[in-house]
Amino acid sequence: MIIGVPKEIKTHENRVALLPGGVAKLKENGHEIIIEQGAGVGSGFPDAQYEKAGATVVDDVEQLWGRSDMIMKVKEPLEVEYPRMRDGQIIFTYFHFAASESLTKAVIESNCTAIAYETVEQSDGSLPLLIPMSEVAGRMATQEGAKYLEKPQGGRGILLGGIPGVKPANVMVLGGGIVGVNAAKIAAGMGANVTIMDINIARLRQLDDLMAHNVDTMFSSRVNIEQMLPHVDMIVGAVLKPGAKAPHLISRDMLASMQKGTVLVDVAIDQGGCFETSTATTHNDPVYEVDGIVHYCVANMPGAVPYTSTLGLTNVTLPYAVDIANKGWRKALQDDPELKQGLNITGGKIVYKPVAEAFELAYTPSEEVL
Ligand SMILES: NC(=O)C1=CN([C@@H]2O[C@H](COP(=O)(O)OP(=O)(O)OC[C@H]3O[C@@H](n4cnc5c(N)ncnc54)[C@H](O)[C@@H]3O)[C@@H](O)[C@H]2O)C=CC1
Ligand SMILES: CC(=O)C(=O)O
Ligand SMILES: [Mg+2]
Repeated sequence: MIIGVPKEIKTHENRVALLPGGVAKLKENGHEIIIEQGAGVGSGFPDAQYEKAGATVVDDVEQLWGRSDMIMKVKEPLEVEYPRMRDGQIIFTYFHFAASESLTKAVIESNCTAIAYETVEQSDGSLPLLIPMSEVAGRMATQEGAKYLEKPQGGRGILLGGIPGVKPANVMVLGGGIVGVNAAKIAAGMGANVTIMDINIARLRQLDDLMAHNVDTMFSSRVNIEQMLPHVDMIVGAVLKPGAKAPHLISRDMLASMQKGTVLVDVAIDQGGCFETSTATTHNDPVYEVDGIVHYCVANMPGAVPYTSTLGLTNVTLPYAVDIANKGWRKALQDDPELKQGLNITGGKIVYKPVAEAFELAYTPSEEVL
């Protein structure tokens, strides 16, 4: 099949969906690869390396979308890309549909087949195509949060680790999954007092055993969150119910009980955000303030560290891409229950329940389209 890789167009999104090594692998399997000029440059891979691996580099993005049987991307299609998606085309990328009704409707209307990285799911419930980016975003969350806690950046002016004789900062992490654990690890390493909150007691039990002495666990409930709010300096939002809109764990009225200059880093913003006052921001203008509380809500955090993120992402996406290209999407999904979980929309039908529920749209079980 013909596989097209456009350059990412989201603000400061420097990742690319395929490496020159991936091009070589797909070529070996008999496929043709078209890549947009400059697509890999931001991640350190110039066009010449793609050409050497056997890709055709083009500057006409409309032609690339028009000719490709499968589009491989990193971030969800943006509005200018909506008219490029077409009937019968496979699009393999992060979609985060529950955060955007307009994208959901555009994909339905296009009749394309949307296989979402973020909902590919293994039998133990883990999300293999989300994990590496959650590792990046979790680690970055603390780094960014620490920066915006600085007074000139609008924060409280507190050093995460404190110093001898002065107490460290208190960090609350909502959701003890991949993002949460990675955020907590870095915060604990910097010397902060960390509390991880989750609704999964088994997970909290595991974290209690594994994490450093300055990390506590607590059951996530409204009462427990409210009790903590006056004492925290930074909160990382890291909850997820796969494919669904994130629950709002902190409402606007709850901001009043927090200290001015507290920093909220809403990593879950790609699924709509877990604070009521969160609105997606970009790396150009990452923070804003509501009632004296600093909000950092960048929906493509890993895009800022593309040297790490592109390698981490393509390590895991390539084997699935090869499978889809070799077998066609239907057979690849029929053969692989993990990949089947990635199918969100095809032929105008939503086949992933949490997406249909997010917008009260009709749901068709994926078995009916496979
Ligand atoms: N903004 C960005 O650039 C990026 C955002 N993300 C997003 O970060 C979010 C978290 O991802 P992962 O850590 O990989 O998910 P995960 O599935 O590993 O962890 C989510 C955790 O949230 C917990 N949870 C669910 N409801 C909860 C509640 N009410 N209170 C407390 N905990 C609750 C779950 O039990 C689970 O342990 C996702 O929305 C993901 O898409 C991931 C990477 C980059
Ligand atoms: C998962 C996600 O939103 C990202 O890597 O940008
Ligand atoms: Mg401990």
